[in-house]
Amino acid sequence: MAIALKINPEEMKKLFDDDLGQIMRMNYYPPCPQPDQVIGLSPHSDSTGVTILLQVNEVEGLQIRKNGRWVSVKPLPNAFVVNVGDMIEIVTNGTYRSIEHRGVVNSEKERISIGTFHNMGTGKEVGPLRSLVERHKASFFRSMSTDEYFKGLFSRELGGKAYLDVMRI
Ligand SMILES: O=C(O)CCC(=O)C(=O)O
Ligand SMILES: [Fe+2]
Repeated sequence: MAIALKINPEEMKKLFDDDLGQIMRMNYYPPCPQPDQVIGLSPHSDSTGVTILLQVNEVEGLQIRKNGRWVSVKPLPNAFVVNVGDMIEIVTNGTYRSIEHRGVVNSEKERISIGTFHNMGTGKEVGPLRSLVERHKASFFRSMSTDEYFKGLFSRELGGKAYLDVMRI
């Protein structure tokens, strides 16, 4: 990403260095004969940096919002889905957009997914990279400590990409 953005990779690397907070979540969606009547995983964007997701038993259920429509991400055997999270949108000053997505349940089959979320560790600052602010001549997001960022996040309900609007200037 740093190379594509033509910035010094060190600038990005030092945010996501060895002490990054890595979280793993396993999601289990039991089957439901009326899938449209239940909530699987509410629409959200991952608040983290990059997410690596495995659709374990290759049952469809992950959907992304594209041009206002929900589009299914079909599981590919032995393949990961890589999602851009809010931290990357903020750090890149809006160049890489985080993706809104949700998990829906299947009428017949159970579904299992495992996500690995790569965060900036504690003691870092979540905010647009200085080189990109200079290039864009504007900072589109405010900056705050990772602690403050997560405190704000966990005091809210999961709701689309709404937390990014809190960060937006
Ligand atoms: O079950 C899925 O495919 C999506 C999981 C997800 O979005 C998450 O755990 O944040
Ligand atoms: Fe997610």
